[in-house]
Amino acid sequence: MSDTVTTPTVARLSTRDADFAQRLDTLLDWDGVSDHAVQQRVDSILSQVKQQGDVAVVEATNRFDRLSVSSMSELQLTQEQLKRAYDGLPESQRKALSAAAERIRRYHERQKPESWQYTEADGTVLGQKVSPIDRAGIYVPGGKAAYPSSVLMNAIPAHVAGVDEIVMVVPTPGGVLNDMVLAAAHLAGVDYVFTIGGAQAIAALAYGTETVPRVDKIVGPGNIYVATAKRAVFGQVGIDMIAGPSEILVVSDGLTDPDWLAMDLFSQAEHDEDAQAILVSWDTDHLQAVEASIERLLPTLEREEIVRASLRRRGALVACEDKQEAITLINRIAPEHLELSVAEPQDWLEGIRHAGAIFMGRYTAEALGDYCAGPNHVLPTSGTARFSSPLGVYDFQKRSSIIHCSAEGASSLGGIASELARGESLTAHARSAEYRIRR
Ligand SMILES: NC(=O)c1ccc[n+]([C@@H]2O[C@H](COP(=O)([O-])OP(=O)(O)OC[C@H]3O[C@@H](n4cnc5c(N)ncnc54)[C@H](O)[C@@H]3O)[C@@H](O)[C@H]2O)c1
Ligand SMILES: N[C@H](CO)Cc1c[nH]c[nH+]1
Ligand SMILES: [Zn+2]
Repeated sequence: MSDTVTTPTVARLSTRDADFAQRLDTLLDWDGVSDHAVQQRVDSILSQVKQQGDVAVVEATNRFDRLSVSSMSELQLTQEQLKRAYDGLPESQRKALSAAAERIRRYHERQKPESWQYTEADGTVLGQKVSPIDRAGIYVPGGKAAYPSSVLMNAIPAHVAGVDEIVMVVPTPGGVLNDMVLAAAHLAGVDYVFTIGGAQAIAALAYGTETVPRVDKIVGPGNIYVATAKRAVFGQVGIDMIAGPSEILVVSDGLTDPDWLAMDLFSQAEHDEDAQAILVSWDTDHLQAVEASIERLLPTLEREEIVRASLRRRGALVACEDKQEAITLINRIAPEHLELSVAEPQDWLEGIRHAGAIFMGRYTAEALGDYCAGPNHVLPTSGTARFSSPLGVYDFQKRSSIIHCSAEGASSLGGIASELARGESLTAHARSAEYRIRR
């Protein structure tokens, strides 16, 4: 495994290769939101929606999603439609959605922070009050696949946080509605659903239109047009993160069934051609066995072409020296999903500083986390796990500081504030503080 020959499907790398660092950088590089042509297109869509509201949203939706509607009312779903979709699902799907929703809710309930206050010796009360945002916009991707699970992952934490109104947007290319997406919106208590996507949906949520209510924050993953638009409207509204294509990093100790690992890599590669799937191990025979599994199982996949393209572009089997070097690689990559397919995953945790979600042990397939384990599947991608976290209840809340001075507290703080204010030449500040000093 020490040569750097690229097989037809997936690159083989070794940390011993002279050009390893460079090849890894190339593999990790994804900076879609800096694409100039995409930025120009997105800017134009944003300004049209800002100026023309519903008319521009309808026009862009007809163009990009191959529809021919004449008004926004045709792009809004009613609560009755959502309920009908839920009632019409086969019982097995209703049960699966409900079971996933229950697990996701239970997990996110634990994230609810407490407001707090304490009293200083001078009687001054200080604290922090946590409040939900009023209205959240959730983007549910719908271009290449429909994602009922993303409805649950976005809407449930918003509900748990106490958000008043949830506005969901989801594109329906060709006008094809996905009943599970609608049913999930019913189950998760979404207030408004619009079948719009891309930059025009982000613009509608950020600026508001005659029909789409303007929101305070937009969350949820999407393609390059969605990510670029979210970045552009940030400041006007809050956003959760700029999400890139899905990615998985698996570390194996050589004892997991190679077929399991191949399928775990495929599970993210099948999201789209830019998705990333990397396997790291110090057991080179094992890497070869996984490579054989990849070649044998690929033709059995329904999304074979997407997986092949994604593995060719951003897939790799990486031979490393040992556990320590694997941990160094993990922290360098800061993956969205990390699977620790090893005997004692708990022993690894202390060394891992950067990963969106950590899947522990051979049985914990990442796919379980995508749907129903409980934690959120909207996660930081493209190395941003270095500084950001999974979508959570905290994304739908903000904090206010509480300061309640006693007479004694105001008197002693007044002296300090006045001194500092005069140092800044802000005399009104100083005098305001001094009025409250007891003589
Ligand atoms: N991180 C997560 O939790 C998560 C979950 C599910 C999906 N994903 C990712 O989300 C992404 C979904 O992408 P998608 O494309 O399937 O759906 P999408 O909903 O993000 O994008 C579809 C929309 O893109 C717009 N669009 C497409 N081509 C355009 C063009 N040429 N010009 C202007 N606008 C255009 C259209 O308006 C269309 O409605 C994938 O990368 C997938 O990996 C991430
Ligand atoms: N792996 C995706 C990003 O974390 C989420 C997802 C939804 N459905 C299947 N997978
Ligand atoms: Zn997935």
